[in-house]
Amino acid sequence: SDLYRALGEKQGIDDLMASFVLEIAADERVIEHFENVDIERFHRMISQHVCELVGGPCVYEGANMIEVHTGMNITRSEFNAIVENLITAMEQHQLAVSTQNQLLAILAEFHGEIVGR
Ligand code: HEM
Repeated sequence: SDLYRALGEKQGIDDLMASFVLEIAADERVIEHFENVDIERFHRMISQHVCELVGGPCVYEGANMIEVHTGMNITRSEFNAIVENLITAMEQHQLAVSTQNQLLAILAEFHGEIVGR
């Protein structure tokens, strides 16, 4: 897809998600949720998921979004903090604003599967 190409394909997405993970790890608003997380797996899974969601050739092999986030009691403001972390990462990678907005729109749809569970 055009969005997959605009993100730099598999390598671009892996690199973008690495920056995203670093932003999360430095964010005291959300870090408590990630204290016992296998960050290497999280990076691999989020990259694979994004690659599939944007129309790339990947197949997401991770857990269902509702199941994995249930019991975390993720708030709207924590969700928004994660979105901010992604925007920061996308800015670092100098992605066009239209590309950023397309990815944000796709991820925003997961709000209901993640917040308040
Ligand atoms: C658009 C929003 C989000 C997406 C697309 C997303 C996606 C994912 C994916 C793909 C995984 C990996 C699942 C696996 O390992 O099989 C995951 C795990 C996780 N997510 Fe999210 N997530 C989102 C928002 C959030 C938010 C807002 C938080 C907390 C503030 C959060 C906390 C976690 C944690 C802690 C894990 C690791 C669970 C574990 O390994 O035990 N996520 N998420």
